[in-house]
Amino acid sequence: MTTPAFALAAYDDPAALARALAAHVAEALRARLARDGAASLAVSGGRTPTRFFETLSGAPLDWSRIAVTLVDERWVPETSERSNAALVRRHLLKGPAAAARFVPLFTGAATPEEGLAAAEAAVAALPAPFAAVVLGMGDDGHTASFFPGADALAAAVDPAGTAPLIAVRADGAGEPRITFTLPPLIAADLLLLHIEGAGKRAVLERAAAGGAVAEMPIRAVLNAVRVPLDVLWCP
Ligand SMILES: O=C(O)[C@H](O)[C@@H](O)[C@H](O)[C@H](O)COP(=O)(O)O
Repeated sequence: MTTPAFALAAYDDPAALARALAAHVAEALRARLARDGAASLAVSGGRTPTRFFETLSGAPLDWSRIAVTLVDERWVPETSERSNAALVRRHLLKGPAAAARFVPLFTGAATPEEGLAAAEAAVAALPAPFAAVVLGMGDDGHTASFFPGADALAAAVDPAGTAPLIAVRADGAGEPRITFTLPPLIAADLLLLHIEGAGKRAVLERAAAGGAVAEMPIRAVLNAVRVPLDVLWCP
């Protein structure tokens, strides 16, 4: 029997999903804090995570010993509505979680290529591996900034790659982006995919049925994890 590519936990609604996701992430952070005294978390941007952020922000953790960063970022300043950093500041870094150290990926340089070295220096100080990584997925099968047709896709999803971050440009991505590469993401103690809606579930099932990574880059994650990828979903 072949191992299924993912294990899907279905929740009744977004609030129930957000509570479960926040509980899993808090547990992973707590375990690393107990072991190492410090922990890091990488979260995705986009529209889906807002409720999860709000729920996690209230978790009773020693946030002063937790570093938060992004799985990927659109190359825009935090004044932009498209900024994932602004989303995290607004919805996650509040209440108890306001004490966390936030490590944004956007550096203010004109392009992600020019900002890459500074961003890499910033993330090099994060406790590694991540205690938890929460991925999202687009309707085109992208995750992080692993977009179909992206110029740097092959390097970004190379399981043997050594760079933690890479600059990415793709037609479907809007602005240029910076993204963690596959290896540091899948090295996390806890790796979860958060998707909502029947459409995204169908996209994931199509991806898991097999085919080219270049067409649906979420396949790079499904192929690389040793155990089925844990997916939290609600209609
Ligand atoms: O910056 C981003 O866009 C993300 O980090 C990206 O990978 C996201 O997780 C998916 O695009 C899903 O986005 P939605 O939640 O908006 O559908």
